[in-house]
Amino acid sequence: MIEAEGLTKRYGSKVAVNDLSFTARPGTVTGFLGPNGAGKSTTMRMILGLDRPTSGTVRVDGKQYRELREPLRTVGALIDAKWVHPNRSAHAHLRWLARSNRIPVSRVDEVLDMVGLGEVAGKRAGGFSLGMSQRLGIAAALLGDPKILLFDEPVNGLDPEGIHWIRRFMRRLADEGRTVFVSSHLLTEMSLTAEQLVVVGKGELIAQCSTDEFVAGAGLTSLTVRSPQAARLRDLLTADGVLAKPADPTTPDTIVVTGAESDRVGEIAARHGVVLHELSPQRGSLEEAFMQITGDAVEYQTDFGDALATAGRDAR
Ligand SMILES: Nc1ncnc2c1ncn2[C@@H]1O[C@H](COP(=O)(O)OP(=O)(O)OP(=O)(O)O)[C@@H](O)[C@H]1O
Repeated sequence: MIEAEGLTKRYGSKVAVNDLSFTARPGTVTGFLGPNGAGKSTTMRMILGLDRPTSGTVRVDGKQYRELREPLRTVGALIDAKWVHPNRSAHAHLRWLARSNRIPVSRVDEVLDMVGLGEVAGKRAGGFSLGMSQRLGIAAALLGDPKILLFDEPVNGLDPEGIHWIRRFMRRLADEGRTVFVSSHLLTEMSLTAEQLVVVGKGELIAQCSTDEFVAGAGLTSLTVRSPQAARLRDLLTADGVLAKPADPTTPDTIVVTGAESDRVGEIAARHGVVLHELSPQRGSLEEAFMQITGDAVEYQTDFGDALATAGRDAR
């Protein structure tokens, strides 16, 4: 478990993190989401004791990092995948880390196999691709078999296969009961990876909730609805308080619905005997809407709270 309480970091007059409180729980992948400069790396550094909070606290497994006697056995982190001596082999790099942290060297082969680097264990790490370097970084994070894992933007720059591998691996670590805390500036990526979100903008907490709640509550999804009775459906939806607009004058049978779940739209259509040819969620505008919310964190905070409350009411 990671627990932050009133975490604040100032660099001179610059407030990088402001009164941030959140929890990341075991058995869950928690996404730490915010645009560049929102304070994610600063927060991760404070969790890892690399930066001292100006005020507030953050605990891993009930303790502040500096109170941990063998930190690598409690928390592992992938912060910078290229942090490795280029002429060292993967095995030698991990052996050195294991020895300096009183971890049995036998663990090195185990973690290399876990991340699929067993066959290249003797090769120079300097010649590794970014994807392989990420795997080596993850192997290092796993050396102490920690209950808590931190990943800072782990999929940045990876090819689709590498991204897929990291997603599945984080899921597996959470399924083993570990706390997995992963940062990203992309909501689309997080919506595929994390069940829970801690969303920050300008150093402040915007939301802590499930990914589904965040997407629905912020009204970020839109639906494409195609029907031979599109105009009638539009009137019915509007009468029910659902925002529905024509998609394009050239496609009169298609409307775009925002801020409502497909279940609700489908049920309204069924209730009035309206035939549907398509009812599909569109996520194209997700990033844009997310940037708007986080970019103007303070201004949008109340609106977002209201939107979430409305979504909660609708769900009941
Ligand atoms: N050592 C420092 N001195 C001064 N300002 C800093 C320092 N470290 C970070 N900041 C500032 O604090 C803010 C938060 O930075 P941080 O790197 O934590 O954000 P981030 O969400 O991780 O973004 P990114 O993904 O771009 O790293 C930024 O405005 C940054 O310029």
